Amino acid sequence: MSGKRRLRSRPVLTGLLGGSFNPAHGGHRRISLFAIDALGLDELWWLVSPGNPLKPEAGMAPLRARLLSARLQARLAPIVPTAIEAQLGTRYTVDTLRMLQRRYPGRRFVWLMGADNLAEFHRWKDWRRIARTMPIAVIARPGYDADAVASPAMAWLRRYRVSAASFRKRGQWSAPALVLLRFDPDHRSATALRRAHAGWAEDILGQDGNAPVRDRLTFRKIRSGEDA
Ligand SMILES: Nc1ncnc2c1ncn2[C@@H]1O[C@H](COP(=O)(O)OP(=O)(O)OP(=O)(O)O)[C@@H](O)[C@H]1O
Ligand SMILES: O=C(O)c1ccc[n+]([C@@H]2O[C@H](COP(=O)([O-])O)[C@@H](O)[C@H]2O)c1
Repeated sequence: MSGKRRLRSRPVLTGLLGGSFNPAHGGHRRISLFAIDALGLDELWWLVSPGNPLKPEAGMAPLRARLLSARLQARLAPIVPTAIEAQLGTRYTVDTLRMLQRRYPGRRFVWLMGADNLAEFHRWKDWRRIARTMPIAVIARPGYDADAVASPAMAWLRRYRVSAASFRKRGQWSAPALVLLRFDPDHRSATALRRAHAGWAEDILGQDGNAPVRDRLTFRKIRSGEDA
């Protein structure tokens, strides 16, 4: 065993941010960096979903384009974009998390989501089981925080609330545990980005594959995430 390995006194603490990433944007990057710092995570995986069970397929770009956009947004950060649900053959978060825990017994996971998802969490398959599987951290999001606090899932989850500072100090928590992360709100969204650049997926696939690049400017804007 190397000296470096012997120094690690606790399991790798890994955050999981699931999402459509249709496309990934600067808001994803920013909330991820914030969560890594606030929770003391070693790294953060982005799980680019094959298809959110509650979202229509219409308007959803191919997984490859969404994964590419995630790779661009994650550059030079301790963020690992993955299409692991497509590999595992899972679509529901409860199934994904169970399989990840089985596959990576040396890690401790934390599920991350924006306040918009907490507001809808009671509609997810086996949401209480998800909460019993690993701690959950919710990131404030402009326009959704009030709905999240008043949501049916929050009525059950609030008794398990812990502060970010305690979570960070202890390094890990048994589930259920809920951390609410408040910070300078980020208004960016994939919806706004799609409205501004309807052809983003073709552009990004054109950069990656054989197809000609239709509009490099649009691609650069997506890359920077500065415009939405
Ligand atoms: N600006 C933001 N502030 C806080 N959380 C965010 C923000 N943008 C995305 N998230 C969270 O990141 C995860 C993945 O988000 P997603 O890929 O659906 O992006 P989105 O901007 O919410 O997309 P859309 O506008 O298409 O619904 C979700 O948990 C979502 O709540
Ligand atoms: O498991 C469910 O029932 C479920 C229902 C809705 C959303 N999710 C997950 O929530 C994550 C965020 O999705 P989205 O589309 O809001 O970015 C993503 O990983 C989805 O697979 C999961």
